[in-house]
Amino acid sequence: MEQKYQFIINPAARSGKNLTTWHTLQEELQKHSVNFEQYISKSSYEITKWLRRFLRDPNEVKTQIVVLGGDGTLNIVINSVLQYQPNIMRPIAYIPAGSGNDFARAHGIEIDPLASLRRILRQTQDPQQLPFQADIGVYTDQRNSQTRYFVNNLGIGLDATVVSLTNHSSAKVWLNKLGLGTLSYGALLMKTLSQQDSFPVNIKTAQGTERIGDAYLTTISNHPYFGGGVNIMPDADPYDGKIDMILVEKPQNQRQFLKLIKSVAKHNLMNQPGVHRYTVDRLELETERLENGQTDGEELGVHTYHFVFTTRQYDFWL
Ligand SMILES: Nc1ncnc2c1ncn2[C@@H]1O[C@H](COP(=O)(O)OP(=O)(O)OP(=O)(O)O)[C@@H](O)[C@H]1O
Repeated sequence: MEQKYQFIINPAARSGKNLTTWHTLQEELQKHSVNFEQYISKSSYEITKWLRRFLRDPNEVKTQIVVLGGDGTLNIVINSVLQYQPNIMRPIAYIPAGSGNDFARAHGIEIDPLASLRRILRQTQDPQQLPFQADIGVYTDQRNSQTRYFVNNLGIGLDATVVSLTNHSSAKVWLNKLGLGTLSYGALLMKTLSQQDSFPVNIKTAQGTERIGDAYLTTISNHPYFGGGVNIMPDADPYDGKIDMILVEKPQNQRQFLKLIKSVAKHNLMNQPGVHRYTVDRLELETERLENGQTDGEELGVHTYHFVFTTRQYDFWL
């Protein structure tokens, strides 16, 4: 039977440039008489609502979902699919078209939507091809037992403050114009330095329990990249079934801060004093003070957090 495709397009991705990309892909699909439908989202909440109906439709069981957007859009789709069909593995095809594109970078996919589309059509129409399996992060809130997922990372502290600052300013638009992901822009980091406080974190792994009094940046991740291309954990493996975390204590002065930034550029942040690095099967993390949180570039809000992190595999066409 002819394969049908359902495209989910976030028009807001890449500061609103994603619809132009979609028009190019649409022409390609029409040229090759591909059986497809489009859903252009109105908000992230609407994507979840729309997917709920779509996943219940018996006529769409074999339809291939294709996501066209950034890391945030992929996050929303995976969370919705796993919320409504937790026991079914429904492979997701993903065409990266965001501003940061850390998921694509971690899996070595070039940002060329037309090339991605052609590859996905080829793969999904070849019965010999199997989807690509990658780790996604799983986190369960210990206060309400709710489980959610991330494709890149979850951060508490500095990176989340940067996400919040950029989302609430015009910075994201001009950073995109310059072709820069949020955290790759040093000036914004320097501005955040003055606003980000340090905070205590309790960590529990199979190796024991630890309390770090002055955490500054806490990022739990599947792979090396965050913030739109910053290679913060070069040794994190997105296929090892383990969860990675880096915790950086607050630098005492600007000189120390600049030294840390330099070490990121040299890919040896984890060897600096005051930097803690974990690669484990399970990690429990609790904070006591109100802090910004982010996951895959989406704000979690300002809260105290108590999460248990693990990973699971998910099937992708990339
Ligand atoms: N119509 C819409 N549909 C879906 N999401 C929308 C819409 N309008 C605004 N958004 C917002 O778009 C953001 C998701 O964008 P996404 O992360 O996919 O792109 P990006 O930020 O350009 O890329 P990246 O995360 O890779 O940097 C969410 O914050 C979501 O709230």
